[in-house]
Amino acid sequence: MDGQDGLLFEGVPLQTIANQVGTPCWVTGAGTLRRRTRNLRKAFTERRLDIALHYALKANDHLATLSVLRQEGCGADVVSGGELKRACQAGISPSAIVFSGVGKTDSELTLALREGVGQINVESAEELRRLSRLARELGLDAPVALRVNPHIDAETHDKISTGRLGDKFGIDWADAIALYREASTLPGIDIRGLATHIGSQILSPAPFKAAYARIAELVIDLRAQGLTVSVVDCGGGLGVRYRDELAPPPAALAGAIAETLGGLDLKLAIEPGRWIAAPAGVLLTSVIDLKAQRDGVSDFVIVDAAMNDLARPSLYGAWHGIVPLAPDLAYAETGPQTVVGPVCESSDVFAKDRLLPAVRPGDTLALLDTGAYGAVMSSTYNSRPLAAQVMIENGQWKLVRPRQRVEALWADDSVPEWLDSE
Ligand SMILES: Cc1ncc(COP(=O)(O)O)c(C=O)c1O
Ligand SMILES: N[C@@H](CCCC[NH3+])C(=O)O
Repeated sequence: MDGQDGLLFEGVPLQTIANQVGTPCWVTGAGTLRRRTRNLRKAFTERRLDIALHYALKANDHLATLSVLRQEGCGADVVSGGELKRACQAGISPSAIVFSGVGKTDSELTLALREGVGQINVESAEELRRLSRLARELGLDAPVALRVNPHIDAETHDKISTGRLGDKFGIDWADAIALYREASTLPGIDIRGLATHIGSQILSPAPFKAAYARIAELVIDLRAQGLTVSVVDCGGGLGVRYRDELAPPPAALAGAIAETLGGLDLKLAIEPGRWIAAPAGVLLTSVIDLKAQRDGVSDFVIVDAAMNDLARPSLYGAWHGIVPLAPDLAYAETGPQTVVGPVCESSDVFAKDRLLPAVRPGDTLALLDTGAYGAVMSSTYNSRPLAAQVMIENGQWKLVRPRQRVEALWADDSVPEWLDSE
């Protein structure tokens, strides 16, 4: 907060952006993206670990975000042909791209082979054999790591856990050695190593360590059988503090990797998404109305952003800080309030029974830490156009995506001619 400017983000008064661009509006701080990427890298160099950073595009795939991360020396982790093309469009070298994902189609695998991606993380025996056939048809060798499901509970939200028995991701670790041996004999397959990713928003180093210890065991066993293992991709998942969580620092992740895989002479990589991007973004929204309730039920603050913009609270019950931009609001005797969007779903709630200052219609609020899994998960439900996006850096700001025009929502619809007659 700074005098009459209200809330500043990287030196820019957010109210200026809200006034000029309108709301809802996503704001991404390039300086924050840079600082966090550097801090992450430093944690590994301090442990004398040489590690490649493959930023997970799914967290925030805007070309401006990707350009910042490319400048910071990141490669990319992608999970679809669309993400692969986006990463290339942002100038990330294909050789620094890892293609993960539980269901890659023939055309996506072919695209990855033709573009010359650095690594394809294969998630099943069937995919491995399909990839072998496709690579042979193209006369190419596919650089492959096997993504292993280590059956480790990441102790995070059920819906973002990926490394337990019963989760759809990866190759059962008990099958990994046999499949690795098969991969080493398959034409068109250049098997290089292993990958794992046990979930997202992980708040303790223990599950990381348990998963990497299991991968280290596999590396040792594979090598004992005369197989070459040169690469381990440790995935993403490092959690952040949204409310009062004790999120582990990057040093804890670096420690878990150093203690398990550090001495095995491997090329190591990680795929962070949330840790880099979440605190680098806010969603600006304006209060439309206040609606009083009786019998001790919290009054409603109705805002112009909704679950179609930021899905995390409605999907996972996620908590995001909410801060009014105006500097002069008092924490009056209003009591807790419930902040909701206008979408016609009872789950369209950003915060229930939250203690907030006495906001008024027209006031702007910032929803904090929405830089990861925010804009990328937006939809146009209720015919609500996608929100505008702004990037800021060093006190300057720029509109990097205009608010979608409402006509664009139906521009690709067509009406069958038999309905046109009347
Ligand atoms: C394969 C893979 N790598 C990396 C990530 C990024 O995870 P996070 O944003 O939690 O770092 C994900 C998403 O969970 C993923 O599925
Ligand atoms: N969308 C989730 C994260 C999923 C991670 C993808 N593997 C979230 O918002 O927390």
